[in-house]
Amino acid sequence: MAPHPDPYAGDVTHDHHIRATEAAISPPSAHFGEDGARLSYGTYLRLGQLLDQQRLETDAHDELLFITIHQVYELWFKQLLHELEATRQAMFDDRLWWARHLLNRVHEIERILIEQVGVLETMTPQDFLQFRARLAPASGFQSVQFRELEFISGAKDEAFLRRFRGLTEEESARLRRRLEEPTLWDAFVAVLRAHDLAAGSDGEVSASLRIAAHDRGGYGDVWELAEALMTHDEMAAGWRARHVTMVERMIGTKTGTGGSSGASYLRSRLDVRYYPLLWELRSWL
Ligand code: HEM
Ligand SMILES: N[C@@H](CC(=O)c1ccccc1NC=O)C(=O)O
Repeated sequence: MAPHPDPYAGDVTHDHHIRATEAAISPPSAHFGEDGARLSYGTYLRLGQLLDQQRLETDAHDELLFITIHQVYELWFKQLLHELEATRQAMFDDRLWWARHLLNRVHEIERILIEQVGVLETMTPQDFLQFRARLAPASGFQSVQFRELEFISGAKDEAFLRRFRGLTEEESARLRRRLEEPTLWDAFVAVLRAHDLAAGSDGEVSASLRIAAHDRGGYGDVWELAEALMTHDEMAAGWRARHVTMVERMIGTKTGTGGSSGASYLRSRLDVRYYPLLWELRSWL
């Protein structure tokens, strides 16, 4: 007798095509992997826990979408932090192909983060208002991982640490650590030095960038890396712009649940750039 009865087994048929289809959808009969950790799809991915984390505050239909979207963002934020930490290390180790490879992945994830806004925009403002009041004072402003991404990318701002309300000890320790750590820009400056390009001041860095830009035969790797950082910066700017137009569509000029002026606060953040010297370079090429 087979040790595991086949749950997909149906009536016996002699039709070749149907049997071929059944074979295609039957679970593998070999015991591949079963002697290991005895994982299944659900236990490996911890779906019991994951799918139990959507707790609605109201019975508004769209609240599930709102929670799901934010949880998906936070999962991608976690992945981005993982990739950016490794990118930073790759730059310090002068493994530029690996840094570029990881940044390509970062860009693709960021593309999804921007596109995902459209899914939330299928919610109408009046449907959002059915549960919006219950969210205050919670707000995306309190996303620790979002701020970690800004800090590691290069836009460190200690003021956020003070303006955060309701941070756990662990969360504020994480943010403080990010403020102390080198940024991707620090790692890029180390790359310039490793390639014998002067990088002692902003002026020297700018001059070195021009040298790399005009000698791609000699500095192709450095130039491509600078471009990949530029794309990361541009994607972040793209997300901020997409977020604020969604906010205007949803709540107009209302103040935010986080206590800010709302869209006008967000508009004041649109000029944030991680790598201003890379943007400036364009004017001098
Ligand atoms: C109905 C949809 C949304 C509305 C109306 C909205 C509104 C706002 C507002 C008004 C702020 C300013 C802070 C405040 O006073 O609350 C804010 C900040 C923020 N939101 Fe959203 N938001 C929405 C969806 C999202 C989503 C899906 C995310 C993804 C994680 C997100 C992430 C953030 C972040 C990170 C900030 C802080 C931005 C910064 O300080 O530069 N928001 N949002
Ligand atoms: N700040 C938004 C509410 C909001 O979007 C939100 C609320 C709780 C958790 C995350 C949120 N997303 C982004 O701010 C508002 O003022 O309508």
